[in-house]
Amino acid sequence: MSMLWSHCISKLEGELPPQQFNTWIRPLQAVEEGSELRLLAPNRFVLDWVKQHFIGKIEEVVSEQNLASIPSVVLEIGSRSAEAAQVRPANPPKKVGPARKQVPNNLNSAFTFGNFVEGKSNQLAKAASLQVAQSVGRTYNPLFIYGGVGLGKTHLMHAIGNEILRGNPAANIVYLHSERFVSDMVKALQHNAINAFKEFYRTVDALLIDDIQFFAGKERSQEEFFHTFNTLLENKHQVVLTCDRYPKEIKGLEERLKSRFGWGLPVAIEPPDLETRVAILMSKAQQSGTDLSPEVAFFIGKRIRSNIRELEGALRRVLANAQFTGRPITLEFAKEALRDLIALQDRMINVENIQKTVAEYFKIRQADLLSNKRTRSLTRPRQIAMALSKELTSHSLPEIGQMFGGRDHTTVLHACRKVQELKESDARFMEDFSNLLRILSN
Ligand SMILES: Nc1ncnc2c1ncn2[C@@H]1O[C@H](COP(=O)(O)OP(=O)(O)OP(=O)(O)O)[C@@H](O)[C@H]1O
Repeated sequence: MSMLWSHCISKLEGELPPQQFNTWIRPLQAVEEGSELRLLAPNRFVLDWVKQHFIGKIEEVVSEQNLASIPSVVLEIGSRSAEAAQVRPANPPKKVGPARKQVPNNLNSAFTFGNFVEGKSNQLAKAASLQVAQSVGRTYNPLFIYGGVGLGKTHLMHAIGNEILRGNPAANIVYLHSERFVSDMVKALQHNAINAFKEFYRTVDALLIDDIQFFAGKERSQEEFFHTFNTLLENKHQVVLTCDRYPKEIKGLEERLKSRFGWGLPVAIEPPDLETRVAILMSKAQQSGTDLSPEVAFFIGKRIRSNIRELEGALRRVLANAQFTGRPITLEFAKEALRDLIALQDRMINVENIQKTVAEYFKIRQADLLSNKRTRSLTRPRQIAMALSKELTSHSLPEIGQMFGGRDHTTVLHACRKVQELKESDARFMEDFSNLLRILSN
């Protein structure tokens, strides 16, 4: 790596949130040429994003490097290996072997890009998945999709497989849950068939493994998977992985695997915002032949926030009740159909456990959230706790104020506005807020 760029990289890593750094900065390759620092982005998507969001920051870091003359930063699509290939002899032709047998795939054809509703929370994951499907093994490898339960990771994974097959019906795609990989491997060991097991996985065009957090603590499986994974990557076969957390946060997983998972593109799926939840509800209702009024969709979307699987469950319940009773789906009808589900949710999320969770997250005392102390380390968490109480419970502003040490409703309103503003302007703040939302909603 260029010395200049390696200095810039360590500076940027310290200044940007890890997800942004890993997604946008890490994939860039640098070529230093005379008075230019050329940064090669793997594709147009990354190129445009970096141009829009990070070029100013990159130039700033370059200019801080105390160089005699500051090089200009040029961004373009490319890769160093592609550049080198222009001067080196071409890759040796692939060995011609016996015709490959196509493996029957176990993809769910109902999960496609066409019925995956896009919103801010999953935009990046969807765009990256689509790119992987359209240029198999050549863009992000591995693609690592992570996020909380029921947010669409499996859906996207199958959508990738289905899309690859649409372009190349002969492709060998294998989708499986990580637990299945482990149990197949154990069976192979018991039956002295480990070589066949290895051979099978190492010849597929795309290997899609769901929920890889289940590899944690299973050393032999990790070892086997590590070799399979390397072979696939070396041969430019696609690997797609999903997980409920960021690679580095998986306890009980070997370091070398964690670091390799980060080589390609780790993309997060966040819990969807209200508009996306409503769009998903409308789309799912339409798929089952029902027109849902926006009023009802907003009601369900506001009340069911935990994840999309729960959202689907609530919708199914409303649709089934309507079919059963023959009544039209009005707001009143939806409220009645979901009454116990909503009561259960209200019992689980209340102002007190929001205060407790926020206090634990920021390592402060719960009593301090209710106190009059106004140090910065307390006011921010207090504002977040108030805003979360407004978003996640049905309490009014005055009621929330009361539960935060008898404050006025205007204080709560100010907190909600401040939090909204910081969510839009401060990436670290947004990360804290999303983490808390995820903890509280699961
Ligand atoms: N953006 C979306 N548009 C339409 N449907 C979605 C979307 N996101 C998720 N879903 C639906 O929500 C349900 C749960 O999604 P999925 O099984 O992919 O979640 P997951 O993230 O893999 O969860 P888990 O971690 O529990 O495996 C699926 O029926 C899926 O079709």
